[in-house]
Amino acid sequence: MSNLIEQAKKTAAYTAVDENFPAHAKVVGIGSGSTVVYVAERIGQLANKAEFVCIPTGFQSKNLIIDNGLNLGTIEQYPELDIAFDGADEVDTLLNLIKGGGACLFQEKLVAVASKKFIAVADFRKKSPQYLGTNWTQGVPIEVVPCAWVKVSADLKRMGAETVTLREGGKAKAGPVVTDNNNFLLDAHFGEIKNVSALHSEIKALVGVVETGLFVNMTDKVYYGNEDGSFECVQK
Ligand SMILES: O=C(CO)[C@H](O)[C@H](O)COP(=O)(O)O
Repeated sequence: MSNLIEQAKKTAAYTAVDENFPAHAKVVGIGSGSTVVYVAERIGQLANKAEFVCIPTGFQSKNLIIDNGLNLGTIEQYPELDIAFDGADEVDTLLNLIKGGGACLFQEKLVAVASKKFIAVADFRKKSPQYLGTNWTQGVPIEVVPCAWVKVSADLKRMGAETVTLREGGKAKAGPVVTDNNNFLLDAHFGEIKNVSALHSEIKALVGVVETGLFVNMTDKVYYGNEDGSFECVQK
């Protein structure tokens, strides 16, 4: 990974925290991925960090909270959050997202919908010229109950998916990736997605689907870190 990209992620994350962290926040969501590492780092530098609790979106995020000296809570204890920060795999011009590249989409969505404000942080490569599915071509991540993966794969192909792949662990694990919720992941590529809401609803209606990585109309702001060290904030 080039230094420019790492720097872009850090710029996006630090600026997002600096410009949005509520002065009297009590409950804060911390997402997953490599950009959110810098979000947790910045939040960990806040002088009042003992005064709020952080809710993770999975195993990695839980460790980020602990490692940065933040108070750890659960979504069961705190089902209403003041703000949540998370990464994205692709962002369209309406701020809809593809998420789940890191296999954490279900808990990420749970935390996002439970938050009063949801802020995405990303480097410049995540910005789609228009539609989702343009830059992120490995497919929409879809969490499925394990015994349903073959049936759901066939359903997705019937719906028009160009490719459907069961996500596997590669060299790190022979066999499927198992999510933090003990499910499998399918990556289904539909080409450019013109109606994100309709596609999400259609996939979600399939028996066996737990959640899709399409985050429709949930994002308040996106902070992009640019290659030249600047940042861009896009909001609705
Ligand atoms: O959805 C995610 C994990 O499931 C991540 O937020 C997404 O993959 C972005 O990660 P990164 O910041 O490493 O590009």
